[in-house]
Amino acid sequence: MDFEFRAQQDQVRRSVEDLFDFQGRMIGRGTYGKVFKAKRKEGNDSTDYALKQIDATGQSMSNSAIREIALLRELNHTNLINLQRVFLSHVDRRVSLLFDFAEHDLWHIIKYHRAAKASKKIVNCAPGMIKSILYQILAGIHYLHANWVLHRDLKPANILLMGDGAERGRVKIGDMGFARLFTAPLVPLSKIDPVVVTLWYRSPELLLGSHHHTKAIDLWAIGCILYELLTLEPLFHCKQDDIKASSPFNRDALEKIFQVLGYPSDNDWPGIKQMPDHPRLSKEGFRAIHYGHCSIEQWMKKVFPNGHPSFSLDLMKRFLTFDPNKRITAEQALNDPFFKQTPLPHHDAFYGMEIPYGKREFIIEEEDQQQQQQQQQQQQQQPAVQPAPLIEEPSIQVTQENCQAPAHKMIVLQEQHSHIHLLAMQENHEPVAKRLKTQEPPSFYAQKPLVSSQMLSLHQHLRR
Ligand SMILES: Nc1ncnc2c1ncn2[C@@H]1O[C@H](COP(=O)(O)OP(=O)(O)OP(=O)(O)O)[C@@H](O)[C@H]1O
Repeated sequence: MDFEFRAQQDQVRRSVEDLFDFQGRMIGRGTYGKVFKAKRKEGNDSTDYALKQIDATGQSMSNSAIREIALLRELNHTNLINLQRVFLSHVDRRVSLLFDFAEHDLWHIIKYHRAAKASKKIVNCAPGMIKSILYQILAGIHYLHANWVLHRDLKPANILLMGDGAERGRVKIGDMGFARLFTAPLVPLSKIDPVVVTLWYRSPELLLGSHHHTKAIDLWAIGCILYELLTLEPLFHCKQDDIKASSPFNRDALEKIFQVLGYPSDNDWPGIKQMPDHPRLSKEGFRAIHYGHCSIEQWMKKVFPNGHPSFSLDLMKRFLTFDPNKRITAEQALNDPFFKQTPLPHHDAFYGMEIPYGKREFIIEEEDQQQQQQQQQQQQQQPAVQPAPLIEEPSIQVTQENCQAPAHKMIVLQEQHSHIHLLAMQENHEPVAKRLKTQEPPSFYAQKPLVSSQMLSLHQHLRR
């Protein structure tokens, strides 16, 4: 197709801007583009859509974007977010993907419950909610895997949940940007794209540089997500600063995994020695003996001394199995007895109960940029301390004694996709602080400068 013909076609076709109202309604930003809440400009359709705009300036569109489009158009399952339409603009080399809109996602839901827990607020949820979410994630992933597709970027922000409406409480797996067909032979993904799976959800074989990426990496991530839903804390919380490093080996992430699961024996994972970065384990000082007392049983006993109704230790162990060949498959997990016990999983994960979570908020772009810069600066300033797992994080009072910030100022808000480090502010001249998750003592944050644009976000957050 020559360029002129393309340009003519573009003029005939109506652009996404002609058809949809979405300017100033940004609700999220990912690696490949921005996501907007969109509405049709004409006709009676009052449905909300999510419009993902991928900036494809440059010589050619990114491979990831092409993969996302090609795959999403083929896939069709009730637990995968539905791609309604694709707009290509050859004029500004922009690709716009129109998806069904999902009001909630697990990142926001976890954030909500973490804040509620910190302020000792009681939130009533259906007893089967986590089980239903897990079941539906597995159903979506089973469909993907049955069609020889890996997701590769499962994390709470990518697990969407439908709000009130026809599909209320339905899980929709989103962000297929990384997904690819995995027919053999595989090009080692670590060679073509260093950012494979967000660090906290990254499986040990990926961290050890495996060249054979299998469906098992998604099942590991699902185990991590399940734990986070149950405890509101990421299981393998570690620093994310070298996420774009060229080597997939990450000492912190592996350390965290061994601290929770123990060090894998040759019997646990016979193939570990074949992992490309296996020699680095001993070079970096990892020794099995250091983790002799660690196991998932011990870990979970500490977390839930009295058990948990939405938790099956056996299933968790099978998601978090070191050896990818022995790890449970999505199909096996769906058939686990856990899902046959009451409460039974339901397609409405809210079981008809009122949805306590707020609606998506629009992001003010300029402010967002400032926040990102601030986050980067703060990340660089953070000392390399491995934080202890904060399972039962108490709400703390920051007073003049333990806080060096002026009393009338909020101390800091650092908010990322996966963290809320500290919220502390002064309301009505009373020192009020909410410690949702911190890596450092309050005094550390108290020394950070105040950024006015963050105030707005904090107020918005606290109002939710
Ligand atoms: N269909 C949708 N409906 C409503 N919100 C959505 C939808 N898809 C994505 N979002 C929101 O937009 C945010 C950005 O999504 P996107 O998929 O672009 O990136 P991400 O998954 O957060 O990050 P990355 O692409 O870097 O992994 C998501 O976190 C989610 O909150």
